[in-house]
This record gives sequence, C-alpha cells and structure tokens, in this order.
Amino acid sequence: MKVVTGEFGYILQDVPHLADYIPDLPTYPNPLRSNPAYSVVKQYFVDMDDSVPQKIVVHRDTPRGVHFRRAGPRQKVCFASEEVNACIVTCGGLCPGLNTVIREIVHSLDYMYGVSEVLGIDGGYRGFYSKNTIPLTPKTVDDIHKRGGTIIGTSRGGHDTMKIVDSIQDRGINQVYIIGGDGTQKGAAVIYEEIRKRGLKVAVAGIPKTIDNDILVIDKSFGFDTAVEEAQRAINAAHVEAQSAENGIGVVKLMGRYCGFIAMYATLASRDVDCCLIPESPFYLEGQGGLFEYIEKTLKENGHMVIVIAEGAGQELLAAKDEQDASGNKLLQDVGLWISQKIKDHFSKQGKLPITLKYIDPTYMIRAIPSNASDNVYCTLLAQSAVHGAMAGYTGFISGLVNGRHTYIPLNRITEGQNKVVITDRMWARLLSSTNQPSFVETKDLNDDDVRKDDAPPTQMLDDAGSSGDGITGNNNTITK
Ligand SMILES: Nc1ncnc2c1ncn2[C@@H]1O[C@H](COP(=O)(O)OP(=O)(O)O)[C@@H](O)[C@H]1O
Ligand SMILES: O=P(O)(O)OC[C@H]1O[C@](O)(COP(=O)(O)O)[C@@H](O)[C@@H]1O
Ligand SMILES: [Mg+2]
Repeated sequence: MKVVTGEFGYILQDVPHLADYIPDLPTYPNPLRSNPAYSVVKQYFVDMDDSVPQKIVVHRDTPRGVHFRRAGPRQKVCFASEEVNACIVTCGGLCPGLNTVIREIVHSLDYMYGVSEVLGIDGGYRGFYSKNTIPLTPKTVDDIHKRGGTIIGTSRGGHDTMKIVDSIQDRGINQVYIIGGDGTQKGAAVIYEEIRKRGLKVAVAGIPKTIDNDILVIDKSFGFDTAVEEAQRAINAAHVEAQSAENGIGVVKLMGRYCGFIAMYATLASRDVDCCLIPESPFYLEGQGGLFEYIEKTLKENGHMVIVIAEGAGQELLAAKDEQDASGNKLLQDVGLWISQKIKDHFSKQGKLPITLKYIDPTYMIRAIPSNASDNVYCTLLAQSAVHGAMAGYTGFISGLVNGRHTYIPLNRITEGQNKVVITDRMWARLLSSTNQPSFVETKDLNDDDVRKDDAPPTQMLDDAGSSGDGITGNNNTITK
C-alpha cells in the first residue's frame, strides 16, 4: 500500500496511480473545464492534497490518523477521450442499484469525458473470456435504473486472472469498472496486480456492492437502504399475521451471511420486532435466558410476536453442511426454517402454549427490486467518482463513502476482512432496549473481536455524526475475522 505520512500523525493510505509504473505518462487538460454545466462551479476540481479522515470523532490530543484520497475530478487526466475503451462487469449476487451504477458510468464517461466506447462484460468474470461483449451507450442504458438486477448479467466463480487480463489486453480495454462485493474486489485486486506486472496502461476501478453491508471501511454499501426499506414489507406482513392469530408468531429471515446490519436496521426501523437474531450475537434456545423462555413471556404479555433472523445467525447450532457455492462461499443452512421448526416442536409439547407460526423468507424479492431514491443518488455519485478517478489515472482503488465524503480507497484495504456489527457498540444496545429481548451473551463470554477496543473507530453506520450533514451518517471500523 502507498502510504504518505505528514505532521501530527497524518497518514494517507493512498491509491496506486498509472504513473507509479508507466514512465512519462502523458496528461491532458480535463475536458470538464469547457463543460458548461461544470465550468461555472467554483473549485470544481479536487485539490491534489485533499483527503478525508477515517476517524472523525477526535479528542484534543488525538493524532490526525488515517486518511483517504478525496474523490472527484482532477485538473489533468491521463486519457484522451478518444483513446478510452472502457468495460463494466458485475459479479456476485444481485443487489438493488447495479443498473443505476452501470447507467451512470456510461453516462459520465460520455457526457463528462466524451468517451463513446463502453463495453458490458456478459455474465460476470467468466464473460471476459467466454462470451461476446455488450455495447453500452447512453441511449441503451437510459432507463435501466428503473429495473432490478443487472442488464449485463452476473455470476459466481469463473475468476481466471490470466484469461481475464489476456482478454483485457486483446480487446484493447484500458479502463475496467468492476462492480461487486468482497469476493469480486479480491478478484479486482489480483487483476490489478497482473495488469501492473504486464505494465499495461489500464485503470482498474471497483465499485463495492453488497446488500448485507459487509464491506470494510465504507459508511455503507449501495442497495442497503433499499434492502432495509423493502424488509419492512416482510416484517409488516409477519406482524399482521402474528397479530391476527392467537399466540401468533411471525418469523422473517433477512440477508446477512456474516453480519446482521440489515436485520438490525430493519428491526430498529420497524418497531414491530420483538427479537432480532444476528450472526455476531450467539443465542440459545432452551433454559433460563433462552429464546423459548422469552417467546413464552412475550406471548403471555402481548399475545403475538415477530422474530427477525439474519441468514447467518445461529449457524453453529445447526448440523454443519460442508458445501460451497461456485465462488467458494460457504453454503448456509436455512436457519429460518430450522428455528421455525424448533419453536413449533417446543410449543407443541404438552402443557405449552398453542401457537400459530408463519415463516417469511423475502431474500430474493428484496434483492431483485430496483434501488430506491436515496440509493439511486448514492449509486450516481459512486459511479461518477469511479469515472473521475480512472480518467485521472488512479487504479487499484474502490470508490467509497467515508464519513459522508466520496473517497478513493486502496483495494487491499477493503479485502482484508469483513464489516461486522460490533455487539458492544451503542447501536446494538439500542436494539436490545427497543425489543427488550435477552442479550443471550455475557460480556465475559465475548470473543476479543466482538468487544470494542477503546481506540477503535465506532462501527460503520453509527449515529456518531457523518461530517457532511447530507443524511448519510457513519464512521468506519476495521473489525476483521
Ligand atoms: N479470493 C478471490 N480471488 C479472486 N476472485 C475471487 C475471489 N473470491 C471471489 N472471487 C470472484 O469474485 C466473483 C464474485 O464473488 P462472490 O463471493 O460470489 O460475490 P461477492 O463479490 O458479492 O462477494 C466470482 O466470480 C468469484 O470467482
Ligand atoms: O443464491 P445466491 O445467488 O448464491 O445468493 C445467495 C446469497 O447472496 C447474498 O444475497 C449475498 O450475495 P453476495 O455475497 O454476492 O453479496 C446472500 O445474502 C445470500 O446468501
Ligand atoms: Mg460476498
């Protein structure tokens, strides 16, 4: 990683630049200078020394700490408009907003930089070497943001670095926009390394996608807001069903393989949820302080209850299944079905309350919808930042929001671990106090990773003030497993 240090403990975790390995790289004036929409903006171009701090809650004596390069257009670009041959690929699972990002990359390249050659790679990484490309123009992508999914297709597996870089080289592609989650960005990092090894003038820009918000450093991922909003519909249905039956229980499974952000935020937003179970907080069923005891108490008090469970929660309680998907992700058991059956079995025992349980799994209904208004704006800015960065010659970076400001983050910073809900942070405490559910764990039983270190920045998406005041709050943690 390129690291620049400065006074008072200032650290810039910088992103690579094509000039790092290509001598005498030519530069050109940024065409935005003569664009009527932008040329009137005061200080439209980002100062080369602008950076964004990772930690914004500071004390008088706190060193300035880690910073990231501020995203945005530079005075000089490293590509002439007619020279650019860009491509876009989407990989991994679906996420609301993929089409918006594709649309905005195509539009920004054309309307801001006069680039007309943009190719879609068909069906994820393997499309680089096994399929024809899809030409993308502002006209063909004009209304795709209103559709869910990705118009260029996606897949898991099929990452063959050599074949992908050969294809990039053979097709004369010189800007690669890679939209995908943690797995995809690991793939992007090795593609960037190989391109650099071959000394190619090819900029690699990642746009992080993950519906479950499991990507490190960034405030939140696109599609997350939409997912939380859509999850409300499932929770509402579960609540209506539960309320209308005697001792009704509604169980909703939400996405979150390794982290429970969607479940936590959907619970906090809904106020109808009585118990939220996430992978970061182990729970148990039987005995004092267990889930069954809490269900019984809630049913006696309220006559109904809603349980939200993240897909990765409680996996340690289920029989292990040693299978992986094509990308090498562990295939999880359906914890929603499992817990529903366990609750039914428990309450069907003699002397127990007769219950009515309805289980809702809205996973693919949530993933498949188009992004909501706020995610659309967010996707637009992420895409524009990525285009400005690649045009300026930055490479091996992702475009990401840090404390409400758009930044360029080195790829290897976000592939080093996964973002998790820290259950000793205030947000989880707020959730526990809003649902009144038992915490199931005692502080003495927590792993080192689950406990907040005094000097650690707070969990992403906490209330600890984003700097921009644009409604996107957050800070950054670096919890790795
Ligand atoms: N460690 C890795 N190195 C290279 N490519 C990877 C790696 N992990 C995943 N990939 C590739 O990234 C793509 C998407 O990964 P996946 O885990 O399915 O989704 P996501 O990017 O959403 O996490 C797949 O094509 C997969 O082959
Ligand atoms: O059925 P698929 O496509 O393998 O996807 C299932 C998984 O996709 C997810 O939505 C997340 O996918 P990504 O890792 O690609 O972001 C998980 O929540 C879920 O386990
Ligand atoms: Mg993933």
